[in-house]
Amino acid sequence: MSITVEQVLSALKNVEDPDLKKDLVTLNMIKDVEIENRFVRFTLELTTPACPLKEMLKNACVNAIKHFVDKEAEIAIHVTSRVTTPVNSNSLDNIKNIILVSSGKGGVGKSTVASNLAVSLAAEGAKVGLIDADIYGPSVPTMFGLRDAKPSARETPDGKTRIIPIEKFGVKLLSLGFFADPDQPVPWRGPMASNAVKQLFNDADWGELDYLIVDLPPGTGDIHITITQSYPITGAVIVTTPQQVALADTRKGLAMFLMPGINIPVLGVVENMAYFTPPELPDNKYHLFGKDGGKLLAQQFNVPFLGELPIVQQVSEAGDSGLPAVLDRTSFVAQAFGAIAGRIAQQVAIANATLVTPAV
Ligand SMILES: Nc1ncnc2c1ncn2[C@@H]1O[C@H](COP(=O)(O)OP(=O)(O)OP(=O)(O)O)[C@@H](O)[C@H]1O
Repeated sequence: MSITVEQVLSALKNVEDPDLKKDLVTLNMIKDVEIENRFVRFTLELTTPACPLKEMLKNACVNAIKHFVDKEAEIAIHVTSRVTTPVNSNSLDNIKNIILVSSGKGGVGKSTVASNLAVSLAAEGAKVGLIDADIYGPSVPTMFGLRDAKPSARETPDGKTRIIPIEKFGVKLLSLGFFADPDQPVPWRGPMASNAVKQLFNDADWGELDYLIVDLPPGTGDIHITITQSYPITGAVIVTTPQQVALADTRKGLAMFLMPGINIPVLGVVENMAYFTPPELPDNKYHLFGKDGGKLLAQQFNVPFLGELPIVQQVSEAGDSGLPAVLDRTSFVAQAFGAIAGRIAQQVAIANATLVTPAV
């Protein structure tokens, strides 16, 4: 007897998304079920192309159909994704999620994390933009090999002239650094800097984006206030090193996002420069700046710990040469960045699910 669509859906009601805590059918993640005798085909629509649970969910679907319907069933699952968005109205209509990358202290690797996060998500198939809002030292032009780039402008169908972000490694980019001489310090005064940053959001032709990553200046200043008050932010990623001096500042930076007037979800903490492993002693880890500082900070604030990144010469060389480290996809460090990018995408989906009523 042929399997029916109802049997398949009823079996898949037993598969729960561990992050969203509901079954895949209720979450409307099962689409286009087709059946021919014992051959079952359907689409599994995930909340992000960078979903770290992809294989686990596919296996759980196969097991559920074999267990509840027919152990001889042949099952083909096509995986797609539709990145979710917060329900609050978005003044930047085509941008689904704005993710801030922040640090309490300078030099901890915030721009390195923001750049590699953007390239990792784009490599998974997401539509990604990156704004470098670091007025004190915009480093995205260097990290993407675009020190001399100058974005052009064009008229869009709404009759406005808009800046065209520069596209590299699958990421659409704009940096304050594109509009200043890299060798001249720019003495930004508060309102001037805030207006310049707002132009990068409002006056650019971003097109459709799943994720717009924003590399903030270190600390808690005017730019933070402007961005958090002007745009619907999905969440903030906090970058720190395990050093006590960095952690003290990071604590303040993290607490700012949680203040009642700001109230932005903290997607988690990334611990950068967590340890050093000499190439000739690959099993040794030297915790030069202390151990587990980022992890303990995440615990203290009850926010997710997104992972640790070692100190690797390849990362700083990659940053200087304009080729983000994740481009060498087989390297250990690319895998570490990729895992962190997956966890951030996962936290975005969770943050959005707490606001959205899922379609049933
Ligand atoms: N895991 C790492 N291993 C080795 N070098 C690293 C690592 N992370 C960052 N770096 C290097 O440390 C330096 C500072 O990094 P980055 O510019 O990303 O920090 P930042 O927090 O954005 O600094 P700023 O305060 O200037 O914005 C860069 O030269 C970068 O290449």
